[in-house]
Amino acid sequence: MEPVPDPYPHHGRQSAAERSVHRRAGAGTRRIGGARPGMTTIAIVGVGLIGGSLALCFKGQPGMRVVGYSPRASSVRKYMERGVVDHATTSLKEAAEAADILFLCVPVGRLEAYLLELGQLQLRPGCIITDVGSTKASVSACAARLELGEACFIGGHPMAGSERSGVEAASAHLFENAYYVLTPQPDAPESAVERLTALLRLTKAHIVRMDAGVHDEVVGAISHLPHMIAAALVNQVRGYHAQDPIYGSLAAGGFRDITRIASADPVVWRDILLNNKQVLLRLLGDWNHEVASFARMLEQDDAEAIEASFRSAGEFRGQLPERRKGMIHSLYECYVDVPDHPGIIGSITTELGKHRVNLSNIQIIESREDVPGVLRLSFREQQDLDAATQLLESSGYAVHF
Ligand SMILES: NC(=O)c1ccc[n+]([C@@H]2O[C@H](COP(=O)([O-])OP(=O)(O)OC[C@H]3O[C@@H](n4cnc5c(N)ncnc54)[C@H](O)[C@@H]3O)[C@@H](O)[C@H]2O)c1
Ligand SMILES: O=C(O)C(=O)C[C@]1(C(=O)O)C=C[C@@H](O)C=C1
Repeated sequence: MEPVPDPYPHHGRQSAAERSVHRRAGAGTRRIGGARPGMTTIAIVGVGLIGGSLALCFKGQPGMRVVGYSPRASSVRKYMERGVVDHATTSLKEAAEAADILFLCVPVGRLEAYLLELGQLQLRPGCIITDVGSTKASVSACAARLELGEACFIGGHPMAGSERSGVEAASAHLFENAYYVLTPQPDAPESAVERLTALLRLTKAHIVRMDAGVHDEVVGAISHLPHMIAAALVNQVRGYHAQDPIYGSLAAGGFRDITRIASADPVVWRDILLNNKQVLLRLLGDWNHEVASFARMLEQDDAEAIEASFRSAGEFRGQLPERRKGMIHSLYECYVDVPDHPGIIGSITTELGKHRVNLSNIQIIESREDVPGVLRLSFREQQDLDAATQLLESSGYAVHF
């Protein structure tokens, strides 16, 4: 794999300025940030979207203390200001040596370097190192080669996320009802897997175990391939748009729905794709067949085959389990046709509010002058969606799902 530049070239080594911020923050060694004996210390390396969301699930739980690490003093300050962690430090040694459970939440291309560095530290006996990387085979193989003493590594991957990144996007609800995959090596102590599973229950995710290689195959198809397709599609349209901006103006619900994930963090996705290269090259070969088959159907004016293709896709998609959770994506959604006149959003939200229906998001997905529009309404609870549907239909609106 090609080496990629490290935007954090000095991690593990601190500048004088960073050390001084660290001292000002009042950190010591091991007993850090107000830790008391008997407390479980959770260290989070890389408090971004996923690390920050985990921190929010654990912070404030009885007997738990969450410590965030970043090599950047400005990030450490931000973690504290936002209140996502109990304590933050620019010293990996300090965070890691105090940890009972340590989460590596950095881009996949940085995981192995951190594992190697952790292998050099005096970790607590029984310390569990885990990660959240979107690929599992390489990090598991790296951990298997390491001598971690009385600590152990258990790979992990929450199947939840967002196109947003950074601690600003973190949410305690991110993992609710999502799958959270663990990929323990066969020699991982069962008691450690159980301890980690018990902790992860606080995320309200469904914890499942899987072989790391199988994980990379499956997640390659349902996550990594779609991200490549979304980015390629946006770039294709971007090329047309450069010739004629009408492309961007007309891009509506369909384009936005399929391309949301093209806005995902470039560094995170660069690392994921390069790390799962062999699997993805195979999947792209299969994708080329799918695309070629559409071209063939069009060339041959094969109406029946086109219809069949959409029918089978719709049937399979319809069978996919619905994920019920909160915050970043509310899955209880409906679409409402609305006339184009001022104040329509206000009157809908007022009506829902009057009946105590909790709306979590409202989005105009079609808005052209003098043309009826479509609103997408999102709710966190099925009962809110049901109540909203009833109210809106009784007020004469057409509601679709
Ligand atoms: N984004 C998703 O939807 C998603 C979902 C599941 C798992 N993941 C995995 O989670 C991990 C983190 O992704 P994210 O979406 O939270 O990204 P993010 O950019 O929101 O967070 C990454 C964090 O790591 C920090 N960081 C980057 N390089 C670092 C380094 N060398 N040393 C220390 N800190 C460093 C960043 O400052 C940031 O705080 C990745 O491995 C990704 O594959 C992402
Ligand atoms: O919902 C999204 O935005 C995501 O991209 C989440 C998603 C996915 O592809 O489903 C992205 C990366 C992961 O490692 C796990 C989940």
